[in-house]
Amino acid sequence: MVEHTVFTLSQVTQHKSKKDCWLVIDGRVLNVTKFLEDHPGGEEVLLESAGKDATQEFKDIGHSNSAKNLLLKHQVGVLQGYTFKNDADVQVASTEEPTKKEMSAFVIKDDRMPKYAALVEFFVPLVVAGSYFSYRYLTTGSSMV
Ligand code: HEM
Repeated sequence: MVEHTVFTLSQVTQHKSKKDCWLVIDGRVLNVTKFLEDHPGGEEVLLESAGKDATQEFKDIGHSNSAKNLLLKHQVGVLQGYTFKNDADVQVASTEEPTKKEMSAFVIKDDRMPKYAALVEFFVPLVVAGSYFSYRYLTTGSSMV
C-alpha cells in the first residue's frame, strides 16, 4: 500500500543523515535509509540528494523501469502542492506483461516444428538406407552374373 501522507519540503529536509535519509522523486517522498547500502549506484549519490528533491538527478541517470517501480517500495508520502499522478503511471512502465505475451507467442510458433521435424527425421534416414541397400543388392547381383 503506497503512503499518501503529505509532507512539506522543509519537513523532508530534516531527514538528511545516513541513519535517516529521505528524498523526493516525482513528488513522492521516499525514505531510502534502508536502501542506502543496496543502491546499485552507491550510497554516496543518495546521501548527496538527502533531504532534497532529486527528481532531476534520478532522471539524468536514466534509471530502468525496475528502478522506477522500486520507488513505490520506499514511498512514505507525497510532497505538498504536487498534483499527484496515479500510481499506475509507475506500474505501466513494468516490462513483465509484454514479456509474458512474447513468450506465449514464441511457444505457439515453436510447437509446430517438432511434429514436422519428427516426420522428416524418421523418413529421410529410411529412404537413404533403402536406397543404399537397393543399390547394394542390384550391384552385387549384377557383378555375380
Ligand atoms: C529511491 C530512489 C532510487 C532507486 C530505487 C534507485 C535504483 C537504482 C537501480 C535499481 C539502479 C541499477 C540500474 C538501473 O536499474 O537503473 C541504480 C543505479 C544508479 N543510480 Fe539509482 N536509484 C535511486 C535514486 C538515485 C538517485 C537520487 C541518484 C542520483 C542522485 C541515483 C544514481 C544512480 C547511479 C549513479 C546509478 C549507477 C548507474 C550506472 O552504473 O550506470 N539513484 N539506481
